[in-house]
Amino acid sequence: MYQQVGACLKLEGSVNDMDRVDCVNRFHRNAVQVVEAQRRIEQHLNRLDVEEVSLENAYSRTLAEDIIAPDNMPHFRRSGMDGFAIMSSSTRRTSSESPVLLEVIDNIPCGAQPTKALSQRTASRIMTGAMVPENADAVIMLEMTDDFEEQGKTYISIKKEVHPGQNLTPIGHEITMGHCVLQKGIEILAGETALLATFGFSRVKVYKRPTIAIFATGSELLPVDAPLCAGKIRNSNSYMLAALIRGAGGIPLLMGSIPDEADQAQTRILEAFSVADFVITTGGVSVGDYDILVDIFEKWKGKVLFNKVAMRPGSPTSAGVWNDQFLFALSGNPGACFVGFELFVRPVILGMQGIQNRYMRDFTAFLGEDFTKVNAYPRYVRGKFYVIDGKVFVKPVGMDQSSVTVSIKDSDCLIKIPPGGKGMLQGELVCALMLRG
Ligand SMILES: Nc1nc2c(c(=O)[nH]1)N[C@H]1C(S)=C(S)[C@@H](COP(=O)(O)OP(=O)(O)OC[C@H]3O[C@@H](n4cnc5c(N)ncnc54)[C@H](O)[C@@H]3O)O[C@H]1N2
Ligand code: MOO
Ligand SMILES: [Mg+2]
Repeated sequence: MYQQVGACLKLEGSVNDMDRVDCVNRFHRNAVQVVEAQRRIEQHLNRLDVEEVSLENAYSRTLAEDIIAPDNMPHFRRSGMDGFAIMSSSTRRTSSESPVLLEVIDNIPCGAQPTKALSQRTASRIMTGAMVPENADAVIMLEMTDDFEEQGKTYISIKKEVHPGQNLTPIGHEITMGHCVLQKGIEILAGETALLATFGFSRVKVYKRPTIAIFATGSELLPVDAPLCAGKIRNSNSYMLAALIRGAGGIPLLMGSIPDEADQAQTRILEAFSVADFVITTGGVSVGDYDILVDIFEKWKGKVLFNKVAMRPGSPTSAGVWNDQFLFALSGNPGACFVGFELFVRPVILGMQGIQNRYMRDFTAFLGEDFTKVNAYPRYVRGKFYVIDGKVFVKPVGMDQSSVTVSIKDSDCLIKIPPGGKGMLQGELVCALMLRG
């Protein structure tokens, strides 16, 4: 299929009309800045439809409706302690020298509705979380009372004044009826789940999760369960991407690896658009003889968003759109594949689920050690942050080459080293981006 023509390749009789040699595009690609690449992606980003899920399956999903409180929370006056519900006025001017005696007329467990009205001479035994009788305005803790029996009746003595409202949670203390409890676009985690359950939402409207087809390219790639052989490696990027997609709330579709053959790759990529919301490939985007994604992008019938980004690692990262569906061609080098995902793909997965804050949070920190590698482009160095004496520091996690896999697991941020100069020195302030894991 391929003919070597000098340093370039010719693809013959291909389905995508690649019948000319085009060295210029492959070697002279126009690098766009990261923010410009993100801006171009955003122009084609569409939120997915809404679906309804059961509350137990709503964890980590994005809420697609405002939740308005249908009730007050709490919806009845609630005791905060195990004790006695009383009228606080009955304890006025009470002291250890002159305690007040109240007759216990009721016993109110949680879940019961009190029926007996109190007077200034009576009290109702009540448990934490139980409904306080209507004319009581305070609860005194069990430990603050002494009780005794007399002629078949139970009495308590109170030696201290009790204030109105003491140990009593008023109606609507947390949330008042009609108030917006949760806003559309938030992620449903534990606290949100508790509120949804409280207000009786057994099913919730959430945005659909995008399905993403992952292709690895490269004739050197072995399936994960295959034994190693000379010159070949196992396809780790597909699994790393699947894990990253899951972490961002997407559904990965592992499509396996495709050999370095542009026609076959293109056919399979186009087919994948019908089973997935968008497609990611890894590998084959640089200037090499077998970098077939470059051939595909040169002849791409859809829109090419960019085919080079001013960044390290991952400068050959490319992206296009086919009928409103993205194709992200990430680098094959694992470090570059990871960074490309974090900068360009994760925001899309989050955005499709209606999430507003979809870009990595940035923060400023002191550089913990020199980083003197000279850069033509901004460099996103895998790093870790730590705090000493209230100051935030970041440090590269170790081997940082684009081809290195082992340091990905150790990083919790990307340290942004600006281009030019002599790198940056220990103690200088740098910008870093928080990884979400
Ligand atoms: N002459 C030049 N060579 C290179 C340049 C350049 O500008 N001129 N750019 C370098 C940069 S920067 C990068 S980044 C890489 C990009 O490589 P590709 O995206 O084309 O990826 P491949 O060539 O397919 O593979 C690179 C490397 O990664 C390994 N790989 C590929 N796929 C996987 C996978 N699924 N799992 C694990 N590892 C994978 C592959 O075996 C190679 O070792 O190009 C530089 N070269
Ligand atoms: O842009 Mo590459 O990822 O530096 O090796
Ligand atoms: Mg290559």
